[in-house]
Amino acid sequence: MNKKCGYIALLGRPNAGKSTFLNAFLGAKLAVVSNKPQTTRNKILGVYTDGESQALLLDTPGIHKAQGLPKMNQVMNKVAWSVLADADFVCYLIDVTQGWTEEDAKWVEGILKKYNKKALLLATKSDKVKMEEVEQGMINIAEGFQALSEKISALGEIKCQFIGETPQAISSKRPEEVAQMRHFILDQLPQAEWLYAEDDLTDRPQKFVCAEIIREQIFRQLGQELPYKIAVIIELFEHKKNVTDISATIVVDRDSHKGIVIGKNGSRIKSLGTDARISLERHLERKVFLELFVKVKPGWTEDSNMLLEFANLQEPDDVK
Ligand SMILES: Nc1nc2c(ncn2[C@@H]2O[C@H](COP(=O)(O)OP(=O)(O)OP(=O)(O)O)[C@@H](O)[C@H]2O)c(=O)[nH]1
Repeated sequence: MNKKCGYIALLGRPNAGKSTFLNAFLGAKLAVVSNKPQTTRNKILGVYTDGESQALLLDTPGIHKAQGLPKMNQVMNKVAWSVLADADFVCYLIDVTQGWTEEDAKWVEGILKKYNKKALLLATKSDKVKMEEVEQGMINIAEGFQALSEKISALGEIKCQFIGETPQAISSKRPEEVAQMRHFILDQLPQAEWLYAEDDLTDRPQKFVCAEIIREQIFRQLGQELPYKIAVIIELFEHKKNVTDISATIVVDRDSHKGIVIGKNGSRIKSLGTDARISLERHLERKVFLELFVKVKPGWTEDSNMLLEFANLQEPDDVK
């Protein structure tokens, strides 16, 4: 048996570039990307099959300090850690323009101490700034990581093995760099039978991906705070001969938010609808007829049942 297959957890602080890396790795748009942190709310599996290898990439919500934030944020953190426990290989991503932070030290310490697996430290967005700044960021990350590893090693507590250069620079906007990294990661996978069919892209149903595409537009078009209190539910998804009919409800937390989403004379929801439709048509490769509605569900980000119903978010039973 020469087949290889393994789960790869993509972890890092919010906005580190995890979803962009996932999409670039797959060569397909699966995960939502925006310039606001905590866009990804749930774990998403992306399947990449090439030759004898199948990589199962798990994008996770950015791990963040959730104290004082809604219950949803605590659940998002738990989901990220639960993915790690099940992975064969870990990629920890750090935005090279931000460098090593205290939060990275905290999360990487958790990985080093708890998980007996191989890992890679990736310094992302290396195309975004001048070469000298990238080099500075790389040195800063390398030093932060080195100091942390030495501390934990002295205590005899290191379980996880970071391999290759630490960190490795990557730009998800440069296909040749992504291809190189993909090759490197595929090489690390254990020998195992494939778990998905050769042409599978994800374990998530089409409806989930479409809801995420609509949510992405909300993140892009609405102010700083509002998108975090919004969910999208697909009520109708029907492929007809020449068009796909989609009807979706945007769930908001309070009446005033409903007004903002609708906008003056319906201008905001119209613009959301137009951009979401274009994005959906690109994804589905066919014409889409999209209808959007808005519904108020006070306190939904604090309520376990509504988190499951509206955001598909379920607290993992036991996070090690
Ligand atoms: N120039 C450049 N921008 C990038 C790169 N990777 C990500 N970005 C941008 O960084 C922002 C955040 O990227 P995401 O992929 O959404 O980050 P994330 O880690 O998934 O974020 P969360 O959902 O908060 O966990 C977006 O505006 C991306 O376009 C990169 O390699 N180069």
